[in-house]
Amino acid sequence: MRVSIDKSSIKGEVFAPPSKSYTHRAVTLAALSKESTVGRPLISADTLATVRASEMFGASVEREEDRLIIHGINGKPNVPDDVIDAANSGTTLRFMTAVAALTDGITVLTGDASLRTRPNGPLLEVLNQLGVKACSTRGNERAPLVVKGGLKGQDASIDGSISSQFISALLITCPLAENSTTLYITGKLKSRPYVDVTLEMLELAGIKVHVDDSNGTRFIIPGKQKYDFKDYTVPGDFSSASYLLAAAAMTSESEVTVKNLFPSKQGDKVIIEILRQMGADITWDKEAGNVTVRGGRQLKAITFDAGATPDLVPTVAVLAAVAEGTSRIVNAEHVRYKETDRLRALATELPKLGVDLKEERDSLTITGGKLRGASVHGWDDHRIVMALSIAGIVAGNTTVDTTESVSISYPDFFKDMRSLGAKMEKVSEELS
Ligand SMILES: O=C(O)C1=C[C@@H](OP(=O)(O)O)[C@@H](O)[C@H](O)C1
Ligand SMILES: C=C(OP(=O)(O)O)C(=O)O
Repeated sequence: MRVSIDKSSIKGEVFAPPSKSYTHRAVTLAALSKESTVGRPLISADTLATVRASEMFGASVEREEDRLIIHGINGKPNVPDDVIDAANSGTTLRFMTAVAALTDGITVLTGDASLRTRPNGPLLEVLNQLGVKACSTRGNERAPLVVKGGLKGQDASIDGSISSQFISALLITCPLAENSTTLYITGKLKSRPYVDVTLEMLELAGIKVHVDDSNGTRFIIPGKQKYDFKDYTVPGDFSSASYLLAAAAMTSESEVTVKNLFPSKQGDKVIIEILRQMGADITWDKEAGNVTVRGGRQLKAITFDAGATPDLVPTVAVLAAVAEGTSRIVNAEHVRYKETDRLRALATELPKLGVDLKEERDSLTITGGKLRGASVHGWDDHRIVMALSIAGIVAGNTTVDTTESVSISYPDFFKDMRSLGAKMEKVSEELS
C-alpha cells in the first residue's frame, strides 16, 4: 500500500506500543511453562507467528481483552503436525528452531521469501554439537530448516557476530536439556542487549544461567531445569517509539510525549541519548514513563555505533539526513541480515530524498542537508517504511510504498502519526 506524506509538525501524546522482543520471549517462556498470563502483549504479525508456533508445539493460547492466557507444555514440546511457518519473523524462526530440538521427532520450519534469505548457520552448527540433527533443506543455512530433536547439552561454541537471536534461542532451550551446557561465544557478540532481555526473562521464569564475561563471554546453563513463568506485563517498545521521537525532533513546532517508556534493558532506549547528543530538546520522566520531545532545534551530526542496537539504524540514518554536518553509522554489517539489507535499502532510498550518503561494507556516512520530496520504496521492511515516512514529514510531497509492512511490529504506526497531526494518507493498494 502506498502512503502520501506532506510536511507536518506533530503534537500530542501517544502510548508506545508493547515491546516486540519482550512479547516473543513472554509467549515462548509461557509456552514452556504450565500456566501463565501475558498482559499488554504486542499483537502484530511477528508475535502472532510465535503464538502459532507455540500452539503447534502443543501450547494453547487464549486472548482475553488485553492479555493472553497460555497453557504451556511444561518443557516437553510435541512434534508439530505440520510445517511451522515463522512468516517474516527472524526471532520466531530462531527461537522455535531451538524449541524443536526438545522434541522426540522431526520439525520443519520455514518463513516468507525474506526470512528464507536470512542466515542461520551458527545456530544449526551448535545444535548439531548438542546432540540435535539440524540442517537446511537447500544446504545454504537458510530456511526451510529440518530439526530432529535430541538436545543433550554439553560444552559448545557459537559465533556471536551475526545474530544474538541464536544465543537467546539456546539460552531458552538448553536449561531443559539432559546435561548442562557451557556456551562459549566466539567473534564479537552483536546486539548484546537482546541477550540481556532474554536473561532477565529467564530469571523471571525461575531459570538459572551463569554469565561469565571475565575472558570473552560464556554462558553456563545447568540442565534438567523447569520453567515457571508467571503473570507478566509487557513494557513499551523503544525501537517503535524511536520513530515518533525522531519525527518530533526533526520538525519545528512539534511537541510529542510518548508514554509507557520506563527504564528497561532494551538497548534501543539509547535513542534518548542519541537525540540529546544531537541537540534535541528531550526529557525523560522515568518514574512516569514519559519521554517528551520538542522540535525546532537544529540537530547536529553524530557517530553512531550500531553494534548493540541494529534496529535504530533506519531512525538514526534519517536523523543524520537532516543534521548539520557529517554523521557516521558504524559497526553495522549485521544490519544487512534483517528483513532486508537495510544498509543497501537506506543507501538506495535516502539519496532519492536528496540525501548525500556513502555506503561501505559495515557503515553509512551521511551529510545532512535539505530534503526534497520523492516517491520512495519501503522494501517491504517495517523499519525502512517507518523511517522513510518520518523523513516524508520533513521533505513533504513524498510517497512510500509497501507500508502494510508496519503490521510486523507497529500496526498502529500511521494511525498514531495521524493522531499527532502528521499528513499521511493512503494512496493506493499495490497489486501484490
Ligand atoms: O532478540 C530479539 O528480539 C531481536 C534481536 C535483534 O536481532 P539480531 O540479534 O539478529 O541483531 C533485532 O534486530 C531484532 O529486531 C529483535
Ligand atoms: C529484524 C527484526 O526482527 P526479526 O529479526 O525478529 O525479524 C526487526 O524487528 O527489525
